[in-house]
Amino acid sequence: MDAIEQAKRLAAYTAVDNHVLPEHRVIGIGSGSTVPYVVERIVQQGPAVNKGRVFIPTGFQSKQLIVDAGLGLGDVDQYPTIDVTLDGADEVDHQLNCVKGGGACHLREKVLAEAATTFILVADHRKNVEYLGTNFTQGVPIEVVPFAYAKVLQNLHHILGSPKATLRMAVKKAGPVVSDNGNFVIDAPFERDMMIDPYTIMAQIKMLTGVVEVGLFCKMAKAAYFGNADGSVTVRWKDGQVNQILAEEAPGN
Ligand SMILES: O=C[C@H](O)[C@H](O)[C@H](O)COP(=O)(O)O
Repeated sequence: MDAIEQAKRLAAYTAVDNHVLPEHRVIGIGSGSTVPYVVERIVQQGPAVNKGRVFIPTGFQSKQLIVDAGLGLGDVDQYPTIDVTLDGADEVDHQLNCVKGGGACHLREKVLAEAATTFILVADHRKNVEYLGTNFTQGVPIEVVPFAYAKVLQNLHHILGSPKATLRMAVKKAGPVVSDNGNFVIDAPFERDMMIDPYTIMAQIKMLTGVVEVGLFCKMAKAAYFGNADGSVTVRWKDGQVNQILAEEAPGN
């Protein structure tokens, strides 16, 4: 396993050990390449504790993960209150604002984050940044209804100050990426001075007609776990506290 995969696994295992408690019955499972390690660790909690638990996916990928792991599947319309949701992030700032939607899953992810009593982020050290847009430069993911995309793009270019905003194109399909909800995704990069205050830009984008959801999650998480290259884990908390878990104390090392 390469170093980045190890860092993702470390973050996921540590977060599960600290936040997925035996009494939790309804658990939200996010999307991306870090979340499989979340599911792996939950499965390691054993069949007795997982019996009767319901797992809520944020999209096609996490639904497959839940089903393949033999865990109980539910949906957020049956369970609008979730004990804990764990999810990846494209980038997280020091105030626990984050960019999500690199995999076009941010609409369902935000619903599950809001539904959760506790929302936890898991990522490798590259995502731990002072300001959003530092390493993840492709821009803020914005899910839009297909027929409105050109108008939303125009507004982003000329009104909201993102002249390089583009429609996300598929790689192994002709045409645009289509989300699990049948919508398109725009990636809108903003200058540093705007990303310093992500809530304001999120609110402005959300006001554009045709926008379904914005991949900026502002202060929603209780904690963010970052796996480091040296085997340690950095934990950032909502109240600004930062803990270091040493490599010898971290699970899976
Ligand atoms: O739409 C995708 C999600 O927001 C992912 O959680 C995010 O892109 C992070 O994914 P990864 O863990 O693969 O970096």
